[in-house]
Parts: sequence; C-alpha cells; structure tokens
Amino acid sequence: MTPVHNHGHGGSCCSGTPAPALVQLSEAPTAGSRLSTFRIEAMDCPTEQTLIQNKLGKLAGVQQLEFNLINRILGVTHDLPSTAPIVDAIKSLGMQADPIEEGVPAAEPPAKKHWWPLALSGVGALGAEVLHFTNAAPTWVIAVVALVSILSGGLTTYKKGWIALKNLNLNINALMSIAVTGAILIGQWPEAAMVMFLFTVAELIEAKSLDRARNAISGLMQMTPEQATVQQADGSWVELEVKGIELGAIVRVRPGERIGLDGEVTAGQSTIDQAPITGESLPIEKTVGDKVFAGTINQAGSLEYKVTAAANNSTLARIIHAVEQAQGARAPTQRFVDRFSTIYTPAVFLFALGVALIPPLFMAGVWFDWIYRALVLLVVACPCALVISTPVTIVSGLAAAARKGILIKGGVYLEGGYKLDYLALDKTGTITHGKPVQTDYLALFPNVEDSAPALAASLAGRSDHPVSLAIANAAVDKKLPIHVVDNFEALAGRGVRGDINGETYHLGNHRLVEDLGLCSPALEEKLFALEKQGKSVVLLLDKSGPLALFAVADTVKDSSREAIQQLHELGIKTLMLTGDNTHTAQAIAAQVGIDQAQGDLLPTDKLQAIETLYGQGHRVGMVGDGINDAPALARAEIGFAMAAAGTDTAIETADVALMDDDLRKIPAFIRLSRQTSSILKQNIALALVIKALFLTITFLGMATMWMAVFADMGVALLVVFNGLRLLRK
Ligand SMILES: Nc1ncnc2c1ncn2[C@@H]1O[C@H](COP(=O)(O)OP(=O)(O)OP(=O)(O)O)[C@@H](O)[C@H]1O
Ligand SMILES: [Zn+2]
Repeated sequence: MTPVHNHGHGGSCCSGTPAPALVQLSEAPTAGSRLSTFRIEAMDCPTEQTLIQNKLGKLAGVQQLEFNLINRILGVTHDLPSTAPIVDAIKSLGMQADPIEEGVPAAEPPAKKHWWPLALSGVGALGAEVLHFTNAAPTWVIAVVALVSILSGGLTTYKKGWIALKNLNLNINALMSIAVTGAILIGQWPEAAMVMFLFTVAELIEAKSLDRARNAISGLMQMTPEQATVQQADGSWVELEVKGIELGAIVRVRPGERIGLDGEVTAGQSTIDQAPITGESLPIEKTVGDKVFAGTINQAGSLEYKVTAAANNSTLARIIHAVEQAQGARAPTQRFVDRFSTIYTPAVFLFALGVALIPPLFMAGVWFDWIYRALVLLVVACPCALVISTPVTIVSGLAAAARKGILIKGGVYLEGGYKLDYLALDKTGTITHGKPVQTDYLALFPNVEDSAPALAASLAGRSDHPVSLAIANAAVDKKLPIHVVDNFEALAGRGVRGDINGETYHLGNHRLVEDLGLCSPALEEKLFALEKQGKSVVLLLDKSGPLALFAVADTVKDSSREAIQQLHELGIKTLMLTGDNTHTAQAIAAQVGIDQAQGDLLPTDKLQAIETLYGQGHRVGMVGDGINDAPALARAEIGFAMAAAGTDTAIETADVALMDDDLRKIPAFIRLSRQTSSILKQNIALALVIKALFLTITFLGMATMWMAVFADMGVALLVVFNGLRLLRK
C-alpha cells in the first residue's frame, strides 16, 4: 500500500481526448510482455494522460497503458529490455516517472512549493490594475509590474502549455498561455497579469480539494498502529514493527489499544469497536476463535491473537486497495464528460479563431475588439469544471461509503445504484442469522428412535452447511457417539450422503426424498406442518426409506426487518430467493415484510429468477453470502456480498461488499448512490449553463477576460465543493 501525499501542483483538467483507464495500443501483448508501474506525481488529470498516451503510443514495444489518475499511477505493458525509454519519454513531457516496485514504499513527495512567488504574482497583478486605473504610471511601468506578476505566478502554466502545444494538444495550460500572451500582445497588461494570477490560485485550490478527496481513503490506513507486542520463542513479549511480523505469530493487545494485524483470538476476552472496517461502532464481543481485524479498537479487556495475514494483506489494506482501484476506473458520467470535451474544446477554439478573424476581415470589425473577445472565448473553452467535477464526486462517494463499511468496487455501481428497483435476497445468513438450531426430532419408527440422531449427526458433522451444523451441534449437546463416514458426498441444494458401517444413508430435504423416489403423502403432511412454522426440515434415510425427521429454525435479524422497510420506503421491491423450502421461505418473508418469496431453488433457479425480473424490465440487485448464490450474484446488475470482512473472496468478487452482516447497509448504499447521481447532474448542469451564459455575453462583447477566468474557475471550485459534500455523508 502506498500512501498518497499532498503536493502543490499546477496541473489541470482540460483535455481534448477521452481518457479511459485502460488503453490498448496497436501492438498486442506477447508472451514476453511485462508490466511496469510508475508513480508520476505530475499526472493526475486527463491533460497529462492525453500527453502521455500520445507519446508512449509512438514508442515501439509499448503495448498497453493503464492510467490511475487519482493515485497518479501508470501501468505500462511492454516488452522493452529496460524501462529507460519510457522514463525518458515521460521526462520529455516535463514529468518525472518513478518506477514502483512491489513492497517498496513510495519515494518522498517532492518538496512543498514556496508560497512567495504566488504572493508576488498577486501583488503585481493588483498593482498593475491599480496603476492602470488611476493613470498613476506610464504604460511601460505597468507592463513591467504585470510581467513580474505573470512570470512569478504563471511560469509553470507557460511551461506546460508549451509542452502541450508542441505535442499538438489543446489543454487548459495551452489555452491559458495563448490567452495571456494574446492579451499582452494587444497591450492589455493588467488584465493578462490578473488572469494568470486568478488561474494559478484556482488551480491550487482545486488541487488541494482533490487531495482531500484522495486522502479520505488513505487516511484509513493510518488507523493501524506501527507496532505490536509479539511473543518470542522464550515466551517474552517484544514490541515489533507491524510490517515485519510473520504469519502465525502471537500478538498481545492491551485494553484501549488498536489491533495491528488481522488474526484469530487465542486467549482472553474483550469487546472491539470495529467501526474502521464495518462502519458500525457498536462494540462486538470477541473471545477465543473469533477473528480480529487490523485497525479496529480493543476496548476494556486484554486479548492475544494469532496473526493470519501480513500487514499489507490485512482486510483494511485490501479495502483500501479495492477503493483505490475503484477510484482509478472511470465511471459512465466521466466517459460522457470526456466525449463531450473532445468535441467542445476544439469547437470553441475554432469558434474563437473565427471570432478573431472574420468580423475584422470581412465585416469591418475593429481588430482589437474581436481579438479580445476571441481570447475571452479561449478561457471559456476549457471544460475544466465539467471534467473535474465527476471524479471528485465519485471519489468522495466511494470514500464516504468505505467509511460506512460499504466497499464499492467501482464508480459504475455508485452511479448506477440509484436505478435499482428490485432487490433479490438470499435467506440463510442474509435475512436470518444463518445459525439455525435444532428444534424438533421425530423418529418415524420406534426401533430407530435412539440410533437415528447419532447417524444423522455423523453425516452432518462432515458438512459446514448451516442446517447440518445445527444437527451436529444438537448431537454434541447430547454427547452422542459419532460414527465413521465413508464415501461422503454433499448434494447441492439437497443434503448429504455417506456410508456408515457398510450401509448408505442420506440426510437431506424434501427434494432429496423425492429424487430418491421415497416420498409419501403421510410424510409430506408431517413435513409441511413443521415448514409452515418457518422451520427447515431434513430427513435421515436409508435405502428402504425415511427413518427420522429433524427440524431446525433460524432467527431473523432485527436489522433485516428495518432494512426491508427502508428499501420499501425507497421504492425498491424485495424478493427472497432461497434453496430452502417454499413454506419456510414464506414464513420468514412474512416475518421481515418481504414482498415475495420463492423457495426450493437450485443455484440455476436463482439465476433464472433474476433473468425473469430482467425480462419484466426491472433493474435488479442481489444480495447473498453463499456459494449457491454465485451465479445469480454475478448476473445481477449489482451483486452485494454480506459479511465480507470475515471471508476472503467476498471483497474481491462482489460488486459491493458489505463489511458486516447488517442489511441496512443496502438502503444506505442506495441513498448514497442517489445523492451521488444528483450531485453529478447538478454539477454538469451548473457547468454547462454557466458556459453557455458566458459564451453569449462574450460574443456580445460584454465580458472581460478576468471575468471569464473568475466565472470558469468559480464554477470549477463550486462543483468540486459540491462533490466533496459527499465526504460528509
Ligand atoms: N449439507 C447439507 N446438510 C443438510 N441439509 C442440506 C445440506 N445442503 C442442503 N441441504 C438442504 O437443502 C436445502 C437447500 O440448501 P441450499 O444450500 O440450496 O439453500 P439454503 O442455504 O438453505 O438457503 P439460502 O438459499 O437461503 O442460502 C437446505 O435448506 C437444507 O434443507
Ligand atoms: Zn414429497
């Protein structure tokens, strides 16, 4: 994990070319290709991306580029013997590329820029305006003062503008350089200085705001302590750097201390505030066997735990990594904005050229007036506000979600979540606690009364399905003997099978009994009676037929009931999809207020149910936790995984991972998504309206250049702050 640092920069966000995250160049990757990654501090906007893309695109041996502007990281797939040509090419663009090696921390950020050139620039610009206005000095004095201001504040802009122009690219730096130079050429000295100064200031504020959004995530990482107390071979305890602690080491946590690494409790008992991971600050009881997470806060008790993941692979580290990845990818609105600016910027540039030339040449216009208007248009030509508003909003939204324990794997989901109108839910572990207990036992023949529970428990003990666990646990409580099971097999959606003492037994649900052709109306009557109470029933069978019946009951989470209610308030319909039988499904659905329930579903049936909803024109999300949900989760527009903190794969595979098992995180996600999408729309509308307004008044000759900069940068800052509002949600 590489922390992101603050830095002052003069980069900006105007670009003439769309900027996808992954760029496939004409050469295809070959077997000998490798990926080199670079940190480029100066690259955080589409401006730089376009430059780099054009430059490296011409370099032989470079096949693919992956841009992560938010984190300023560039991945290059190539088959060059060394990375020197890449570094050189980037250097020719005025940027420095530092190769990143796995596990090596990022280089120190460049030294902070001095503030005095900017101050000097401001004083100069103001001075020139005042002198000009009061007629207090001859023109050459005003010119000198203005020049000092422009050079001290705008040299970087000029440099960048020049590089862009050389590479035939019209970015904001190029536009600003042309506009300011133009103003100088027509003798508008104070104005040229003011424009450059305002632009530089606005750029600075913008960069700082972006950093704030960026750092919201990496700030999470700082929650893990640097050191932890580790047990040595001789039993003594030593403080060690968290980074170097190995898997399997035993770590001690004092009351009030933050947990340094992921692990499993081996001794002690305490409560832990898991808010940094789950967003839920209600303390969770932890005792031997429970998982603890790096970054969470131990409360009153003491604990010892065994390290289960290295520092750079902790749950928190993986969350941060996933969010950074998501921030690097481009959301749909961003792509729209990119496409828009591809057309907009050159179009306005041509328009400005026309405004400068046509009226004076053909309509007896005054050269000065029309060139001036054209320069103002150049300032307005920059789609900065538009281009910057989207990533800021998305990044802020992703960060806000992560702090709530909602891990969103891409801007697409954050942007698209508000469209969902249907949510499919799995039952076991999602709506219920997923820890059923055995409630009923019924032997179907008097002579198996005593032997059946032990046989069932022996089979159940081999499975980790919740229903099996309940039966196995009941047997443990009664201290029943456990038999050896041969040829054990799990039958998905049905139950299990195995041989005990040479005899084949099955333990499973009604479907299994039907499949074996061993069902009867009398048995069904007994089954249905229990199922209607919301219990799941499994039967023990030998080859002659059912021997005994076991019912287990799961409890509904209080939070589920609330979550369903909130979803309904948001206008989202709910549908329960479960492998459990229909009666039980309906009973549980009624308890939590779910609209519809379907039971007896195999994994493919769950998938089919999602397809059916799509067929009816719905936008469907799905939440689940089990493997039997995987196909449906993948097919849903947004797949939510529950309790991701404890499971290794959920963080990686789900579209949205909820770090604990609180279903209320889904309505929270939907609300955040709705806010995000409305902020995105507000920002685009705001930017477009102000642009249109300015184009008009400029054309009418009513706008001055620095008004244009003010308006342009004003909108940019406005949309940035509007986007940052999400951070506070
Ligand atoms: N290993 C097993 N041991 C005991 N019963 C099982 C086992 N596997 C499946 N069953 C039976 O089959 C039913 C369906 O199982 P499945 O795993 O498809 O769904 P589920 O976990 O009960 O529910 P959900 O789909 O809501 O997660 C279970 O309710 C249970 O009755
Ligand atoms: Zn039947």
